[in-house]
Amino acid sequence: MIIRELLVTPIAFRDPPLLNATGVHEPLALRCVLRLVVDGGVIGLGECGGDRSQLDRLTAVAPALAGLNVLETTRVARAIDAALPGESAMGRRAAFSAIEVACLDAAGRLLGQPVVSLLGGAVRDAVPYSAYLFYKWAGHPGSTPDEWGEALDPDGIVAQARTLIDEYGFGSIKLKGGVFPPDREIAAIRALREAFPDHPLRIDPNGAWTPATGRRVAAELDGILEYLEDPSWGLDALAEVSATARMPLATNMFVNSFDTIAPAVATDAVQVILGDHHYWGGLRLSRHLGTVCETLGLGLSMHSNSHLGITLAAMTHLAAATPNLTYACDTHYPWNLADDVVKPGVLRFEGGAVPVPEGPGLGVELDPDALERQHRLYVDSGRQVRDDTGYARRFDPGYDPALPRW
Ligand SMILES: O=C([O-])[C@@H](O)[C@@H](O)[C@H](O)[C@@H](O)C(=O)[O-]
Ligand SMILES: [Mg+2]
Repeated sequence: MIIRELLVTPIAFRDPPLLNATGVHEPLALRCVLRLVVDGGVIGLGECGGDRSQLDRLTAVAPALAGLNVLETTRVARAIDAALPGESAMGRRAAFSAIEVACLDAAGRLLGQPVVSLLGGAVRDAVPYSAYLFYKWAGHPGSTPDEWGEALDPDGIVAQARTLIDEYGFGSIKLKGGVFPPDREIAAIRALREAFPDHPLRIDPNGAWTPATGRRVAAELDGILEYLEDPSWGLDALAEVSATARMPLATNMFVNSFDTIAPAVATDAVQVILGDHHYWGGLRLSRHLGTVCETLGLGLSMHSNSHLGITLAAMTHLAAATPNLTYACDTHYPWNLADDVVKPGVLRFEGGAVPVPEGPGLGVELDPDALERQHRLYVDSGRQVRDDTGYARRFDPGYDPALPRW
């Protein structure tokens, strides 16, 4: 159970031109893959964001992990805190979150148990995910159009939903909004409702609307959305929207740590929290978030960012172990799976849900050739940080990401 070494490999993988409130996804997304080498050669896997700051944190803490027990994650957290003096609480949590997943993967492999069992056991055999729709260009400028095609209007969004639902069987739909004036996005949601009468729908403009606009959109989409995610910027603004909205409000932006829950509850700003083990301190604390939400009468869903299979496996084990995670989870995986670094076969969608991997640990195996290929891509790209705004400005120099915009 004793950690010998942490290997951190930055990787890049292809990403389509997905639009959001602050710009456009660049042609390559970045992640870090962690390999935690434990006595006897067992390796625990982890995956997390690949920005330079996270890579630096992981590199800084790696030597402090040697000699610790993978099951004693509180001691691992303390070692990380000590190795990152001056780092923000959020930064320390981000480092711990990634390493904790690798610890639990290694522990599961050593014990012959799936990670879900280390989290208390599965309450579901498969975890439902939603079709995560994005406005998008036909392809990256200067490249041939990608296989997804353009989605800049309601017809394009409905076609994209159809593609994702036909391929993966998703039973609910999320639209990334905050890209176009709200009436255009309301029209897209209405078109989705007509095309998919039984699919729960959500929209997430990432705080792009003023509270007045948020109230108006909420009123117009009353009876159509299962929840409205981060319509406005900050908890006070969300509380203003929430005061008149009839559907639940959800957030991953403004409640993203345990100390931000109380202020949100005090003002009834949101009724659903989207957890994310990368930000909330790993899988065990994210499982605790479920208990806190249950206690406070809050709904619980799951946030995602561009990611590959190690993250999908971790999300699936966590969601399977969380009884009150009753909304379909977000995932970007269909956009990025072609460049995955895990061996194919284990992770699959059946009726929009990912069956919980059965093997020990996370249940996925690293493909060393794929890891090397994606690491090369990272090195050759020279990229170090995600910059959606900078990329948007290459094609529209006046692009202004200031929010709220409408
Ligand atoms: O991938 C994106 O563009 C999303 O906007 C992502 O960055 C968000 O963090 C996320 O999906 C969300 O729900 O806010
Ligand atoms: Mg969101």
